[in-house]
Amino acid sequence: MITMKDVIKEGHPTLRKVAKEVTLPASQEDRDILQKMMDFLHNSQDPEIAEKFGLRPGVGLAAPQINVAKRMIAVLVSDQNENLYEYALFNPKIVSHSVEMTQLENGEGCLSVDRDVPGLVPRYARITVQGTTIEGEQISIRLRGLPAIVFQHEIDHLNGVMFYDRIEESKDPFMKPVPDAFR
Ligand SMILES: O=CN(O)C[C@@H](CC1CCCC1)C(=O)N1NCCC[C@H]1C(=O)Nc1ccccn1
Ligand code: NI
Repeated sequence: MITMKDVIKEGHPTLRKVAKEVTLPASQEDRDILQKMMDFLHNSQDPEIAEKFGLRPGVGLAAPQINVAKRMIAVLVSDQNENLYEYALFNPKIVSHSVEMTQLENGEGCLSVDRDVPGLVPRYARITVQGTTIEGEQISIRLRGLPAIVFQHEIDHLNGVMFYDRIEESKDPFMKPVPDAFR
């Protein structure tokens, strides 16, 4: 069972690696890992289990977060119309995306980041993701809203990208630009 002690934190080198493609058909070991990642999401969203095992609730998890540098993600999230998106994928890839951008209005967090990092994280508003399921089926899914944001956050982890890498440097009008001479 995956618990918080298995989740590596920022500073651990694996979070900055580019994860390797999973050789298909996936090995039993890789299928077990991906299933355990999905089980973690279910457990973390169950108040009793989360409380019992001290789990931080998660709507997504990427294999590098449990120190497995392989291209595997699990997503368990409902959209604004209460549709549940439950996907565990090998080698997920964004094959197309909207020009339009979006963001979570309260910014993002990460189970591998034990601090609040304020700021908006720009994400594509709509994406099409292709990947392979635990059963070995190649699928293509069109996503928008919160599910689209979650998938982008997870696929970033496979490329060693953390959410705060995408927070724009402040465009705060009251922030006087620092003259180059002082940079
Ligand atoms: O890589 C995967 N992770 O780091 C787990 C993250 C993934 C989400 C962060 C933003 C988009 C994907 C995660 O789920 N969280 N991050 C820490 C706080 C708790 C939780 C969260 O944001 N929950 C949530 C968000 C919106 C609506 C409902 N619940
Ligand atoms: Ni994360």
